[in-house]
Amino acid sequence: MNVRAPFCASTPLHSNPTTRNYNAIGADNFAIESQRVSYSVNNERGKMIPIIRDCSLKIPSGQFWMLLGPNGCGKSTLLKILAGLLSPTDGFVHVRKPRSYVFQNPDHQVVMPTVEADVAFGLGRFNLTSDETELRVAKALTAVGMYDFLQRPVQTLSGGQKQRVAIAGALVEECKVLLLDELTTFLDETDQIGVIKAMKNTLSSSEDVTALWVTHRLEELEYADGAVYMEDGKVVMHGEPSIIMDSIEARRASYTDIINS
Ligand SMILES: Nc1ncnc2c1ncn2[C@@H]1O[C@H](COP(=O)(O)OP(=O)(O)OP(=O)(O)O)[C@@H](O)[C@H]1O
Repeated sequence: MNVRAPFCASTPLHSNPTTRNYNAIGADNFAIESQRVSYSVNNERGKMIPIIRDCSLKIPSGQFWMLLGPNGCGKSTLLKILAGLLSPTDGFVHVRKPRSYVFQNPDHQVVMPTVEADVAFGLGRFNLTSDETELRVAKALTAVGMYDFLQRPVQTLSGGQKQRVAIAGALVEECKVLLLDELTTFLDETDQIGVIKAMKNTLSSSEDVTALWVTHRLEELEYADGAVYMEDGKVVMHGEPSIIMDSIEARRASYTDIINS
């Protein structure tokens, strides 16, 4: 599947066993919703191994949310289910369309020789005039603060700049939902903050774009409107970033106490 293309898979939306009360928000205003989603794989002996267990979450439209949890807890797998790249074994998923999945490593996504050509790449199938294409590319690059790099060869960009070009590649197709898999893992602090700020700017300047951002970095939570915390394939917390941050820090402190005792 071409992950630069907006996905069109759709599954039905059912009512809501989530961990937080969003009654004030109308059902139409959730851009991302999963209801009791599970995902299992068969191992080489044919035994079923659960990877995602009974995960429910709701993310309001226009917000920037983060998905956190220890290594191997299932973040990327859940993100791929939300992107339509994997089908859940059980449960329901509703994600507003078009949606786009942006890879951790921008070298897997940035494919054309120049920034302009790369961002325009996904527009080929839309039958746009060259003026329309130019306008859309300019708008997407401006949103991520990369318009001045229009003519730059992609291989001369830093990791953070490539990530921003990859985000522009999703925005240019007017995606409503961006699913972003650990974009800052390979970046230094300056590029990390640059990519997060580009994301925040994108959401504030675009109508109705919602982003779910997988990260390991607790300090990135301060930029989020909401957060989901997973452990062992399950969503264990879902809601206010400050509450989730306090809870993760408390868990870390208790692990440290156990190690030191
Ligand atoms: N196709 C598969 N077959 C077997 N095991 C799998 C498969 N896909 C994922 N897993 C396992 O499921 C678990 C969750 O993987 P996933 O990549 O979703 O975790 P993660 O939270 O994103 O991890 P990380 O933070 O290290 O990137 C891991 O133990 C992984 O090895």
